[in-house]
Amino acid sequence: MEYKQTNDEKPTSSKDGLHISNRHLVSQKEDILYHFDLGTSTHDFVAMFGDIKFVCVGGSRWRMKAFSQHMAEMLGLGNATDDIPNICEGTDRYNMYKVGPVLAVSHGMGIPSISIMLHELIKLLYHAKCFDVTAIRIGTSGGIGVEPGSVVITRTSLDASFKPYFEMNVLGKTMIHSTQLHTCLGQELLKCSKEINEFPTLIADTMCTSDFYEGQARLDGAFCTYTEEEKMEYLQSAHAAGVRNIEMESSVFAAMCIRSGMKGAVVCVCLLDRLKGDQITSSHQVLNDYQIRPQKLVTCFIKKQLKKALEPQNLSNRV
Ligand SMILES: O=P(O)(O)O[C@@H]1C[C@H](O)[C@@H](CO)O1
Ligand SMILES: O=c1cc[nH]c(=O)[nH]1
Repeated sequence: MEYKQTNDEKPTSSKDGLHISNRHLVSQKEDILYHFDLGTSTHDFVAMFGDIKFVCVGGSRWRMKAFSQHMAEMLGLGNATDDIPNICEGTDRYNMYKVGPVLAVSHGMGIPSISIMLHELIKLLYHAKCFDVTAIRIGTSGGIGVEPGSVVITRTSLDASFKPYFEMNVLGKTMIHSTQLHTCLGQELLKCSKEINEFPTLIADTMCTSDFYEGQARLDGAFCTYTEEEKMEYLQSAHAAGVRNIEMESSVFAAMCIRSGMKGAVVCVCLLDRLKGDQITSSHQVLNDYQIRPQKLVTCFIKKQLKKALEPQNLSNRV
């Protein structure tokens, strides 16, 4: 098995923080972002996306639309009931909404789905000549030893063996990439939560798995090869390793933020405490209220950042 660290990567092109590392791409005449139904010959990326400073991603299309509507209202750019067009309407793979400098994109479930989306998103931002971009995943998760409804800001994404990196097979070889999220960004988000003061929020490690059932030690999948005692022992050892929630995308998200030079954060609400059960039994209303929490936190953060950028002493700096 051969390992390759991310640090060996030399960006082929850099735009003040956002970079790609692919010498083949820079010599390509046209770039088609197939899963977004967007292309550099058919769309003016600089005009469409050149002002993007924040990218927020989450699994569900519905959540990302609701988030962009909420963002429009909070930034004074519209009402929460306004219909915001889906930029990727030519495909049913992902949905994308733009509100001022904020882009909201859905990514589906699991590492392969978000990974494809992130490749195309990073290229989109690169072609649009965006710089100083912050990317935040707003998601749901299963908590470990935390109250349902708590929000976890990920310090580091750990794999199912509690290792702090993302392993990927490329040309038959294992590549490993760091999965540490941006520390200052995490702290800023925690500050926003204290200001909002409506729900418990903590910074902790998140375990990223490739399955919701057996991969997360559930007893209620179609198949299960372990006992309840073994399940509890595994979850307790995750807790002892610093894990406070489990989801399915943070590892590759963290790795690709680092590789592209974007500041990255993962903010997930816990729908249940996995030490107490496996099934998600809360009502739709309660689950909706939970899902909105990461959105509230991130909206507060973005508002604050935009306000800060307009202060006289910062006006000469780029946002
Ligand atoms: O962004 P979401 O809330 O979809 O992320 C978590 C992880 C999986 O994709 C999914 C499983 O229910 O929820
Ligand atoms: O338990 C859960 C809940 C949401 N998402 C997950 O990946 N796991």
